[in-house]
Amino acid sequence: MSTQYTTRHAIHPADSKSYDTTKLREAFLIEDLFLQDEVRMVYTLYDRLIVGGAQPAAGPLQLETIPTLRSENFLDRRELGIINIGAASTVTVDGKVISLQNKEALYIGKGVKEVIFHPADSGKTQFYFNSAPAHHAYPTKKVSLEEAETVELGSLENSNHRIIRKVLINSVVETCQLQMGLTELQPGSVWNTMPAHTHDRRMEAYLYFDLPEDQVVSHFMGEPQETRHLFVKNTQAVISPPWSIHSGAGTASYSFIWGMAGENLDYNDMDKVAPTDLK
Ligand SMILES: O=C[C@H](O)[C@@H](O)CC(=O)C(=O)O
Ligand SMILES: [Zn+2]
Repeated sequence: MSTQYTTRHAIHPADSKSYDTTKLREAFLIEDLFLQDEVRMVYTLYDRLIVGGAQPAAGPLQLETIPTLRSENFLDRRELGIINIGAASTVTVDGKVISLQNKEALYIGKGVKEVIFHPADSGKTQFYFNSAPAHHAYPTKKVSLEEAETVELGSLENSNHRIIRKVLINSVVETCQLQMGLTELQPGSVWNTMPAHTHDRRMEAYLYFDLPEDQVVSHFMGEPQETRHLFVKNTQAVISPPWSIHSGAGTASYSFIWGMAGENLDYNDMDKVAPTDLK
C-alpha cells in the first residue's frame, strides 16, 4: 500500500505541561512525512487538519481516501493545499495536468475526485500538503510565488530577517478555512516568528525544509508562559495547537511552510507576545 496515515489527538495545554521529551515529540512532531513512493498523512484532531507528504519516484501516486474520512474520495468533504518543495513536477486534478515548480502552490477545492502526484523528470519530488474540512466547492487554482502576498519582516540585527509569502490566502484564492504560506529565512537570520504569537481561533502546522541535513531547528511551542522545545530536522513537521506559540531558531537558515485552519481566515488575527514576556 502506498498510503500510510496515523491519527493525532488534541492535547489539553494543562496536560502537555507534564510531558517529557519523548511524549512531547509523539504528540506534536511528525518525523517521517516523506518516504519514497508513499503518500503519508497525519490526521490531526486540531480542526481535523491533515498534514501530508507525497514522494513519487518509480511512478505516480494517487491521493487515496483514508478510512477515517468515511468518504468515497478524499476531497468529497475537504479542500486541499499543495506546495512543491522538491523538483519541478506535475499534479493531475481530475485529468487536468498542472505543473508546479519548486515552491509553487496549488489549491484544490471540495468535490474533485482524483488527485495524482507525478514524479519529476529529474530530481527528488516532494509535495507537501494540508487538507481541512470544507463546506463549499471553490475552484482549483495554482499560485506562483509572484502572485503571493509577500511581506518582509525582521532584521539581520535581530537574526529574524525573513520573507513571508502568503500563497493560499483570501486575497489571492478563495478557500473555506485553509491558509498556507511559505517563509524564507534570509542568510544569517535564524529566528522565525519572533516576536512569537498565538491565535486561539486557528491551529497551525509547520513544515521545516531547505535546512542542511546536518543542521536543526529548535522549535518553540507551548503557552507563552510555559514553553517547551522540539529539535526538528529537515522536512519534519510540527503540529501547533491553537493555544501554543510556534517559533523557531535554526543552527542554519531554512524555510518553512505554515498552514492554518479554524475559526477565521484573518491572517492578522494573532496575539503577539513580547520576547521579554516569554517563559
Ligand atoms: O500565523 C502566521 C504564521 O505563524 C506564520 O506566517 C508566521 C511566520 O511565517 C513568521 O513570522 O515567520
Ligand atoms: Zn501563527
